[in-house]
Amino acid sequence: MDIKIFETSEQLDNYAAELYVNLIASKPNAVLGLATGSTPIGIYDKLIESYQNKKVSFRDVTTYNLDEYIGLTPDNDQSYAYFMNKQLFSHIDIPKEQTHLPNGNAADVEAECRRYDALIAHNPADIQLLGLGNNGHIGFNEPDDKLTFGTHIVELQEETRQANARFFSSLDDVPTRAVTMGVGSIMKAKTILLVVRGSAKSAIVKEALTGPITTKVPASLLQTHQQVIVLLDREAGRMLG
Ligand SMILES: N[C@@H]1[C@@H](O)[C@H](O)[C@@H](COP(=O)(O)O)O[C@@H]1O
Repeated sequence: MDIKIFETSEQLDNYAAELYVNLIASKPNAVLGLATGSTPIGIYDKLIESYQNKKVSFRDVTTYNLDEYIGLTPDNDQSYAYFMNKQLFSHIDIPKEQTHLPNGNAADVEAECRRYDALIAHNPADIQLLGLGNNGHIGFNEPDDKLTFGTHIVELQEETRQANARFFSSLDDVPTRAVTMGVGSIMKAKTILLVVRGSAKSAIVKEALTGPITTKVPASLLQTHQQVIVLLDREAGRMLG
């Protein structure tokens, strides 16, 4: 694992954006695995800036997002589809049909999971961006006795719903289920870019990166991947040696 700790969040964002700009310069049709949550927003802002400054074009890029809530339509402002359009896609030149998210509003969500898996099996990500849940989840792969390989339906843990309630008008509005890429699909990416900010996550960062590999901390499985880059701000990295 290549762990980098930055003095400021902006330095982290610049570093991450440069990684993407360099990747796309060498491979214009790169496949990007993308994430939601507050963590990637600064990186997306820098990518938009790079696009506006003509340093990068996303014309031939394909993207696959990690997850989506079940039961929200894409035009619901709490859906991850809406989030991605607002925070990134609508500001860059990526054709809409090259952006993918699981459809959490499909009539048959199980079939949707299989459809999404088939898509990502043929298009493994060159780089998969990941945030980290407070409980160590990646995507929506929650801590459990066992983890699932492919795209599947998850019951969100109360802790996760509470953590994400800040984006909704009330806790009751937070969906109880989601569709997420499985840990196996995530691990197929050539490079994984784990980004974590803030002191509230410093203990789980330490556990995930240096503790035992366990399904109780899904992010700990990243220790078995051969190409992981971890970007932390000073607060998130404060408990590391
Ligand atoms: N499904 C998402 C994850 O992909 C994300 O990494 C996590 C952390 O979010 P934040 O970056 O807002 O702390 O939240 C959600 O649960």
